[in-house]
Amino acid sequence: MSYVFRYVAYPRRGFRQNSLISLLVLLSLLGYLYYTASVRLKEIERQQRIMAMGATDDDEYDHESGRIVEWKAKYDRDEYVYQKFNRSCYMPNMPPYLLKTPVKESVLKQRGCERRLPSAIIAGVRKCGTTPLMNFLLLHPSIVGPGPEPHYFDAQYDKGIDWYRNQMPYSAPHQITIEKTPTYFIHPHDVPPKIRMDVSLNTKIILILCDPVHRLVSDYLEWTMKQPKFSLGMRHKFIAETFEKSVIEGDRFGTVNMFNEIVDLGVYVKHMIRWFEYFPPGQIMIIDGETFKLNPVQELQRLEDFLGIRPFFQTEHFYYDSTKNFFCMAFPEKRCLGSSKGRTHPDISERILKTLCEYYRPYDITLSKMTDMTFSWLGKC
Ligand SMILES: Nc1ncnc2c1ncn2[C@@H]1O[C@H](COP(=O)(O)OS(=O)(=O)O)[C@@H](OP(=O)(O)O)[C@H]1O
Repeated sequence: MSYVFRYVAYPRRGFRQNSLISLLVLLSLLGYLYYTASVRLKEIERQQRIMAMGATDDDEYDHESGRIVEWKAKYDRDEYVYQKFNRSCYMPNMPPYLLKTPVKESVLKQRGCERRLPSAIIAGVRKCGTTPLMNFLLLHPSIVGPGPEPHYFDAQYDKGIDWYRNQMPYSAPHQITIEKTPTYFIHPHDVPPKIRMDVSLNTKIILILCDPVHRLVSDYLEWTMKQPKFSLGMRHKFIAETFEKSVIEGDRFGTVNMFNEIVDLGVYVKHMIRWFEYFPPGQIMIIDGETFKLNPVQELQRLEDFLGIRPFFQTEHFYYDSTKNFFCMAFPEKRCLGSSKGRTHPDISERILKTLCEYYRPYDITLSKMTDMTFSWLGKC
């Protein structure tokens, strides 16, 4: 130190003294550089070792035993809140722990929080369980998503990509963003190319399909509630005062009204062909909505694998609610979806159900062959 002081105070001292100090400064600089580089290198090696073991996050690896350990956040609520919030971009609100208030600006920066475009999109299908699927996925500490459906690619496209990005919540670098807009599914001509062009060629597409007859009844019910005065066609929709009048052509007994958009939506294969033109099979995950209803955890675990995120979901996170007749969340707090999900369906005559089932069956058989999937509703008629 005194050398440095003298060097600064009496810069014109002898040549030998100056060179000695310069050498010392240079050596300490080199030492510092060597130290930081070796620390960084060791960190990279450690991360690579952890990743090579199949772990997706640092604390999944126990350095003493050299093994992958169970994620404490799976069963410990405090650890869960720590992972979901303290390591991310939002304040831990009171239950149900929604992403409401971002942390302050300086912390956002420090944690690398940004509004990022989605890496996966739930693109359909309406009334097949897209809301429970999204809500259940959002439990995962590594997933964030917007509250309302953005409808960017089918309705808000003029607003531009920055508007779309601003609909997304903040995410930390270890998190992924998922959005859901079920109506994307029936715009297979323009939505898939727009996603590829504007978001990424690697965007993952999640589709939940269900029994098309059951879906149709659910859709009809939803529209009757939205349009109490039954009117002819909202776009190409036809919602008459009864389900039968809406889906079966009046003068030709037994003929399904295939031009009604709510009927056409259930011809999944027609729309799927287009999606497969733009996304390779490995980038599209299809979930059987009926299986999801009965065993959500199994499907959520398949999704973790597909999305490449750390395994989190387990049976204990859900319980079957016998009043609602559906699975609800049990972790970190008990929570079911609102009353608009899981409504009681009207009684429909067996004859109409059979007509519809037979109408959809050949399409579903083709879809089954195309996707190599056996859909749970296929053997129904
Ligand atoms: N766990 C759980 N809780 C509640 N509801 C569940 C669940 N799992 C699947 N479902 C089925 O999801 C149907 C609603 O589908 P969507 O969320 O895709 O509807 S929407 O398109 O967003 O309006 C909803 O349709 P309805 O029964 O007609 O209300 C349910 O059949």
